[in-house]
Amino acid sequence: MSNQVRVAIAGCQGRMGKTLLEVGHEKEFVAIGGAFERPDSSLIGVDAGELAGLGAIGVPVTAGLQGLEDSVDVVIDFTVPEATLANLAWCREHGKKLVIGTTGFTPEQQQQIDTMAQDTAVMMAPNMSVAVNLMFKLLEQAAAVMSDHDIEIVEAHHRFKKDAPSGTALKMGQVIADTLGRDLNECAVYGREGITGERDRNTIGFATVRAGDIIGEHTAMFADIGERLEITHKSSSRATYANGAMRAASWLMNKDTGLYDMFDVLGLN
Ligand SMILES: NC(=O)C1=CN([C@@H]2O[C@H](COP(=O)(O)OP(=O)(O)OC[C@H]3O[C@@H](n4cnc5c(N)ncnc54)[C@H](OP(=O)(O)O)[C@@H]3O)[C@@H](O)[C@H]2O)C=CC1
Ligand SMILES: O=C(O)C1=N[C@H](C(=O)O)C[C@H](O)C1
Repeated sequence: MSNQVRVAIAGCQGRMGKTLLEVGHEKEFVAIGGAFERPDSSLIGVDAGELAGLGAIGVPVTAGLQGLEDSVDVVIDFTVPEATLANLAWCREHGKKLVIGTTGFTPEQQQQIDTMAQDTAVMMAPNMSVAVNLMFKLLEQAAAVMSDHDIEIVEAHHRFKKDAPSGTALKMGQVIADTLGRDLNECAVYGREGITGERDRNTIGFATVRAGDIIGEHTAMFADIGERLEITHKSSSRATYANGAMRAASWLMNKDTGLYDMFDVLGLN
């Protein structure tokens, strides 16, 4: 029996979709079993390898997941929340697993994912870079020691990004709030304007930059009078996210049901 995981790439013409095709094609433990786009895409029928600049790989872009039942084990989804939910419903119906990289879900949409993951295995993470997940651990340590510091999270991304703050920034805030025993819904401040008054020491501030082609930058600042600590991650390639997604797809092969994150995949729990 092959040790390869057969993946289908959702949104294969997107920024992450093309990177996933490139990275998946390079990995011996991965076989690209499918690649799909919206049904009205002009790319339906085009070879997915040609789309990603790899040359032909014999995998045509399809109008959704229908027809891929026999050629795929795991669907990898970096699209938009509505498409992710539809793909998860298909995975549940057909006994397939799902890697979710998409961000920007509402609490209600997250609840639907939690429910559907009771019937199939799902790995969901707002950032699949190994270094970013290590950063989440460093933030736990920093927050535990600097609990009375002013805590601010700053993120910067390309002009095309649809959601703000980024899923990674929100997770950074969640990790810090959990460590401090605060409720992020109550202590988060999303941007400031006008006569705001002095800073409330218990808040966690978020600031968002959208500009040009920035792939992804995140900083958590722990500031006091006289010094501040900044923990920063900067992405210079989307391949780091795709590497994490492929690792997660392979890891999911040993799971039947449940919702997992990158800490589970990396053994950081
Ligand atoms: N977890 C992580 O490590 C990372 C997460 N992300 C997240 O991934 C998501 C995608 O980012 P990015 O690649 O930059 O976005 P893009 O807009 O470049 O790509 C999204 C793709 O999904 C397609 N799509 C939308 N709806 C459907 C559908 N119903 N069926 C099939 N395809 C569909 C889009 O097509 P169309 O253009 O026609 O709408 C597009 O090609 C975002 O939420 C982003 O935050 C990004 C990087 C890393
Ligand atoms: O949209 C992006 O590009 C990215 N989105 C993710 C997020 O919202 O955190 C991860 C990464 O920062 C790139």
